[in-house]
Amino acid sequence: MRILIQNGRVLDPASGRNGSFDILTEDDKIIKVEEKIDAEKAGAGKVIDAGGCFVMPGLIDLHVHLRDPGLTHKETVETGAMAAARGGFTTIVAMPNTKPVTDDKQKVSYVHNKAKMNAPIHVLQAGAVTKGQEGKELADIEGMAEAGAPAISEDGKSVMDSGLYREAMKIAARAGIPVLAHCEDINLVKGGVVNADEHTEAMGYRGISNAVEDIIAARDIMLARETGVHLHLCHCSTKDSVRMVKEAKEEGLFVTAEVCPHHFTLTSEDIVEGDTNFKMNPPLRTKEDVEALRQGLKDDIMDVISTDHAPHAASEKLKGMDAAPFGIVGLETAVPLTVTELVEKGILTPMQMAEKMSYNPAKVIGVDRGSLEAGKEADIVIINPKEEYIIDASCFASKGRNTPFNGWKVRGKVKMTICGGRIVYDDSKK
Ligand SMILES: NC(=O)N[C@@H](CC(=O)O)C(=O)O
Ligand SMILES: [Zn+2]
Ligand SMILES: [Zn+2]
Repeated sequence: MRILIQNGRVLDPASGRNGSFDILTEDDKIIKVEEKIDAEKAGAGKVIDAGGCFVMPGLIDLHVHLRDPGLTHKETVETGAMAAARGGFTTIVAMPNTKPVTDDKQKVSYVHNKAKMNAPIHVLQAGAVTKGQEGKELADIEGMAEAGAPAISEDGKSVMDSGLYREAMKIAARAGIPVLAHCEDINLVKGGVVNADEHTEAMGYRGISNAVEDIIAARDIMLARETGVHLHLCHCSTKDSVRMVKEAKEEGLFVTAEVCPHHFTLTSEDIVEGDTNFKMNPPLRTKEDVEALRQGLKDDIMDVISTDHAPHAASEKLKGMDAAPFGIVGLETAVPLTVTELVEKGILTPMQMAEKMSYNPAKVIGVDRGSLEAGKEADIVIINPKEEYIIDASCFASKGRNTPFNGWKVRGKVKMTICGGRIVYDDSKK
């Protein structure tokens, strides 16, 4: 089966193509990219008109919580993957804070096998750093890497024992996989639920200061220097995280970093009192931090936009600001928030969007994706950057509806997601 995508604006960081091109796929591969491809001569079984749309390599999300196994009332491999396809993603990396924790090769394979059977897109399972994420004993990092884990991560917490973490980094470096670092000094959190500032204090909430993140980010960069591991900082939220990543890169360290849409869109001033859809970890910070994150993305200090898709059941989120779990869903709002907040405002070029949502994340985990060149896997997303619509959480494919963006008027609609040459999401067929 051949699919021809015509008239779109191709944005392909790998080749530098940025303009009107047609793309022809056959089975699971891209076979031709040219200025004009004739549908009949090409033998196309399906012709897609992408006029007015961005055509990018399928998006890659390095930070997703699928909750499978053990927390499948929140999400499953299948529902999370469907949400990803609907959001324009063709590859996602699942975090290991499942129940039980994904900390050995059998558990990594469980998710990979389930995804191969039932998921419309590629799902890669990251392995935990320590057994049970207890921070005491290292997990079988080598074994998990052999089973195809693209990275290790203790996401949800930091490994507070620096000696143990350094050992993990050495093993990851040998195995050739990155460490995805959640930076949080738990001893400084002290029951905090939102950013520590005067706004949140006025609402009577306990705060999480920037130092909670910055101290561990600094430590992890020092350990990356010592071990040579590829350190990738997750969900950066502070201005000093951006500064430290900049300095690490200037020094030539193997450090990359990601920013989530909620962190470049909202500040703690946007928090609606009592609405736990504004509670996530790290928390929404100040205007100064948001400005630094945006500038860091613009200047290519920050490499990746990831979602930290963290679905929770409505009943759990109703427990009030103190007791509700941290986290919001993100797979189905990442594209419109990136288009509306960054591309439309001239902070990122469309090409930078393709870099940060596909090309760069592919490089972080070392997969041969994120490219629209002939011969590559036919993972493609078509986005209409001008289409305006209202975010409606009740339409999400995810089981999670916990988003502060419900009802927002946005621009940038995912029109079609193609994975391995198959149409896995078509906005015209709802
Ligand atoms: N981000 C969150 O607020 N929550 C995540 C954990 C994490 O990413 O640290 C979760 O698993 O729910
Ligand atoms: Zn985290
Ligand atoms: Zn996370």
